[in-house]
Amino acid sequence: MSIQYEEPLADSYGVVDSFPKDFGYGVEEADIDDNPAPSDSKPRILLMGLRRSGKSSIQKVVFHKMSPNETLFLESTNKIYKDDISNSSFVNFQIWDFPGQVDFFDPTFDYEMIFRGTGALIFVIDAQDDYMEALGRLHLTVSRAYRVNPEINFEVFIHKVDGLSDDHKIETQRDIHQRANDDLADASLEKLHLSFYLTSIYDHSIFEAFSKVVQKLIPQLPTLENLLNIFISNSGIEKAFLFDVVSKIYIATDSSPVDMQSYELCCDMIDVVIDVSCIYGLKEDGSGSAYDKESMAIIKLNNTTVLYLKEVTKFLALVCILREESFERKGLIDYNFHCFRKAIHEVFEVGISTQRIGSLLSNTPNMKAVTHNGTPRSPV
Ligand SMILES: Nc1nc2c(ncn2[C@@H]2O[C@H](COP(=O)(O)OP(=O)(O)OP(=O)(O)O)[C@@H](O)[C@H]2O)c(=O)[nH]1
Repeated sequence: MSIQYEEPLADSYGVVDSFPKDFGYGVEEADIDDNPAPSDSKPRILLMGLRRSGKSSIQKVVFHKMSPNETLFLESTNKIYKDDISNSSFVNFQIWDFPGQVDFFDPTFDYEMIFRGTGALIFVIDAQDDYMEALGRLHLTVSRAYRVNPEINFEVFIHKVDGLSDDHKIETQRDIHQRANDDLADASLEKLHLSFYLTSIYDHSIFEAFSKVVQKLIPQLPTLENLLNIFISNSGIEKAFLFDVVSKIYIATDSSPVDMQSYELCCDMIDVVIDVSCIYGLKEDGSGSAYDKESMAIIKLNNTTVLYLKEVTKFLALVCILREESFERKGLIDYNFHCFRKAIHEVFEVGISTQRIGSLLSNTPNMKAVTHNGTPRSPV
């Protein structure tokens, strides 16, 4: 495996054990009152579930770089914690981590106000425990939330599956799916759709599941997918992910199916790039940025696959998987990437003034097109 890396190397080896302070989401966790301020207008993701099901661990591992083993020492949450995840107009939401024992009948808990501004409700079920009580709680929670706001995306994380065998995982998922939907049918709530994910903080499944939850909250998703499709088909690339570098959730990918292995490879590449950059790329006094406009990396694997990472915005990176022979046309890929990057920046601006979205879609970037055998064809 060879790594080409274009970050300037620091003249001495400053050891940095993780991201520099300015790289990452502010660990600004605010205690909030039960009633949110009306100005809280960002899409909200609620993390709910029984005590010790793993809610805080998920939030810490995905958004605050906590290592899974450290979550063993997390204390039980006894208030609602609000965590602002904002780095761009695409990844911009709040996560509210609820204590396990939320009481809907407590008059000081204004659940109507909370559910009204909610984009997604993640209900975490501990798959290593008896889940009957959790299923009852799931039903109570989603049926209440649905009555207040039917637009919420209901996501069920069947969590801690690292402790289960493959057969047991499938069987647990089938059983939980069946029981939860039966309960909804009994309450005439067939229209309430639950999505199920098997997750664990000990592998990439939690990042993949969170990626899918977040993508549903990005209104520009079809535009991003469209741009990725155009980019890969004109550049001979097999798969491309648009990553949020800090959390390693992918906010969009092209429309070919995602296989877990490719996703893991791309996540690992981001880790390598950021780690190398943190150790060798920062100045002696720790100043500088671990990820900036110059950030790019090429990793050639021993199976003729190439991984190619390039900066798109301050927090987003494009990570592509392609064959060695396609990489011979690197000039073309770079030109197309330049167009893609420009388009993403335009979509960003459009995110601020949404009216321009329509005109942008009809004004797709003029990438140089090439067939897979390398013959140029008319531009798109
Ligand atoms: N095996 C395994 N353990 C996990 C996983 N996720 C969390 N845990 C463990 O579950 C325990 C409880 O995790 P927390 O994140 O504190 O649970 P919580 O739902 O926030 O708990 P409350 O704050 O009491 O509501 C911790 O010891 C974690 O290490 C996982 O994916 N697999």
